[in-house]
Amino acid sequence: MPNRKNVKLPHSIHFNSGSWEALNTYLSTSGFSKVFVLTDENTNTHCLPIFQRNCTLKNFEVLSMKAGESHKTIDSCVTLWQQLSEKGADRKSLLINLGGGVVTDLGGFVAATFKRGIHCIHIPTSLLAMVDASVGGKNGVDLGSLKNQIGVIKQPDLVLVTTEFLKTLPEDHFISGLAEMLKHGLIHSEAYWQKVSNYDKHTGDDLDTLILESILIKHSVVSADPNEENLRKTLNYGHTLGHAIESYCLDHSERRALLHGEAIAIGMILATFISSVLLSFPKKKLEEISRVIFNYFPKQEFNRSDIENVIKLLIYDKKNTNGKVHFVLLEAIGSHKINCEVPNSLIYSAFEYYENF
Ligand SMILES: O=C(O)C(=O)C[C@@H](O)[C@H](O)[C@H](O)COP(=O)(O)O
Repeated sequence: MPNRKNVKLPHSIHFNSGSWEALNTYLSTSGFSKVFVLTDENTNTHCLPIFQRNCTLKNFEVLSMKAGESHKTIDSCVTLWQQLSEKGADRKSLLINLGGGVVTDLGGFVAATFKRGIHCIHIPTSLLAMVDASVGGKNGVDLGSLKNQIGVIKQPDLVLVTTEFLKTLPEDHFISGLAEMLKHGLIHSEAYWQKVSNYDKHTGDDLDTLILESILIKHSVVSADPNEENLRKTLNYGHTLGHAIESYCLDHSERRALLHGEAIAIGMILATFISSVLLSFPKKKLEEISRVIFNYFPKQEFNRSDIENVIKLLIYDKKNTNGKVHFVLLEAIGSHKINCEVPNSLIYSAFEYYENF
């Protein structure tokens, strides 16, 4: 793994102090023909007022979409493309995505495709969007319940991370974001894993530093491999089964739709168990990781038929080639192996481990 210790944020990512100034300077010097701000129903109420207070430009148009993963669809894009068209957006227009991962993923895709691409800025308002979704230029929508099947990789002009928005975030969404930070620990280093797993949500101490460090980890991976040819696959740790579980729950109305981080948390326990069998990932560490994750994410129930159906969904994973499902696994914390094949019998054993922990 490359040494990522002294990586600095690129000019396009701004963190806390300086974010609003960067936005205002960019807006006043770029000569955009029109500026649009995309919100969802939650960020429209809770985050737009903060944006309005800090943005010196006043004549922007607000677009809004319904909140939640079930609206991350091409239909929502069609509505937004139509609105942009009716409101006279052209190639010198800017779309500012003010929201969590659904808004930044979908808004990034709408901007990347409208008139073959207009400018776009992400202002992530959820923890998950700050540390993960807004960094790296992956954007897109789901195909039915299948996650992120349609999209492009295109970097936004700017990413402005302002942790003040976290005060507007419900607790379960905050915890969901922690899953991706824990993942950064697992793929990056024991030191960062320890820091995130010892985070005290009651005091909130050091949260900003942990967020910044997560962004740096993600940015360093993405800049080494922007198009996910090899190293970037490590950011998908826990996502092979995690995405399948998320899709399965989205598709079955009798089950609660899981937040992305909740599904990835399960996927990480399963992937770490599989790593312990196939790559001798230390058993003691597996137990520690499971304990930390269960501390935030209560156990979900899966019967044999649920697992069978989750396994069927693995064929849609975007890391697959030639019909083979490829997992990211770990030899140790911070030491990963991509393109691993895993027999179904081991996936059943992983669910058994999850159930009995
Ligand atoms: O940025 C990446 O690369 C990641 O894989 C980060 C993931 O945490 C994130 O959920 C991403 O959107 C998943 O990508 P996908 O290609 O598996 O849809």
